[in-house]
Amino acid sequence: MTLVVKNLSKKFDDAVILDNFSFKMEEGEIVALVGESGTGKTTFIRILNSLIPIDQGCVMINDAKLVDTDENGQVTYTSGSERWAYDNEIGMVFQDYQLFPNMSALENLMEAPLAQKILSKQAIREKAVALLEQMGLGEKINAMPKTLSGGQAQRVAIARSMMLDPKVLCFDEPTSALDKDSASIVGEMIQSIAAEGTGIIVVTHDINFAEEYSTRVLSSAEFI
Ligand SMILES: Nc1ncnc2c1ncn2[C@@H]1O[C@H](COP(=O)(O)OP(=O)(O)OP(=O)(O)O)[C@@H](O)[C@H]1O
Repeated sequence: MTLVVKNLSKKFDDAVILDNFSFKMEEGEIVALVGESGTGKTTFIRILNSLIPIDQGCVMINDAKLVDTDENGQVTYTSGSERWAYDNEIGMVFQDYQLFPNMSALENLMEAPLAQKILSKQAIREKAVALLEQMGLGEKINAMPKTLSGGQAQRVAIARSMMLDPKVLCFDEPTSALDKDSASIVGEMIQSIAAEGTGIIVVTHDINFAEEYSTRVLSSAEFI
């Protein structure tokens, strides 16, 4: 797996967030994305997850392109099977977890794979249960999100992001709401996901966490 970002540019009104930024990540890497508040760290991973449109550049995972720009500066987002391939290769764990509040932990994991209609409901359920157990949440399979602690909700969100076996996984401040022990558990989880071959980008303010768990540190100062 290789994630390639070429000549990426993004402005919000007149504020330049990314200016001709290029980046590459291979499988198994854990890239800690650090930098001052407001320098575009979250924007960058939201762009990779097609939640924010770009002004210019190219983003691809292996041969699957999300977006490219021609020599006239025309930006084109892919569609159809190529876009489907890209979208399936990437996932994101949000800072506030964004669990569906009216669904149990198990239902949260099953929702996206069910919509894809590739695996049977039984196979999806088995995978979801196995992931929740792997995350130490065997007791919480039927728990509703509001009854979970911050660390438990975070682990449900991580398990949910792994249901589609992404090759690239982005985390937005995964430890900001956690105590030191829960943060260590998340750090070790991230390392074991990377050990399976997934490339990981972690936006974090926590320099100790970055040094302890990442394989490479990227500063948002390099965006412009
Ligand atoms: N949808 C948007 N429309 C306009 N401006 C935006 C939008 N999203 C982000 N911004 C601005 O872009 C800049 C970068 O925001 P972003 O959240 O990516 O920074 P960050 O480095 O992740 O910050 P923090 O460390 O505080 O989370 C900020 O000035 C922010 O206000």
